Amino acid sequence: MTIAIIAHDGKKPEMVQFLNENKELLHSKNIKLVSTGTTGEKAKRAGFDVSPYLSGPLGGDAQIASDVAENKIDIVIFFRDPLAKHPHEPDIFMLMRLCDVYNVPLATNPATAELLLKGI
Ligand SMILES: O=C(CO)COP(=O)(O)O
Repeated sequence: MTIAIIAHDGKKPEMVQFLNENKELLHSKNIKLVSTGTTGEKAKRAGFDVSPYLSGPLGGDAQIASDVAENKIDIVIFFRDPLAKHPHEPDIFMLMRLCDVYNVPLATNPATAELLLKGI
C-alpha cells in the first residue's frame, strides 16, 4: 500500500506528530510512503523511510496527482493550511480533484487521517 503524505509549512509539525503517533502502523504492513519534497525531508528526519518528489510549489503536488491518476497511490494524507495563501493553488486543487475522480481516500486533517489509518 502506498500512502502520499503532504503538509503545508504551517502544518508540518502536525504531520510529524501524526507520523510519530502512528509509527508502528506506518513502519509495518508493507506501507510505502511518498511525499512532496520538504514534507519528505521532515519525515525522514523523524526516522521514516519516504520517497520525496519535488517540493509542492515546484511541482510536487502535480507529481503526486499524476501518481493518483495512474493508480499508484492508495491514500493521500494532505494537511493543508487553510489560513495561508499558496502560489501553487491550481496544483493543490488538481490533486484533490483527481482524488475524487479516481475515488482515492483523501484526508486533509489529522482527525480524518486517523480514521483512515484505522480502516487499513
Ligand atoms: O506545498 C505543499 C503542498 O501543496 C507541500 O510541499 P512541501 O512538502 O515541499 O513543502
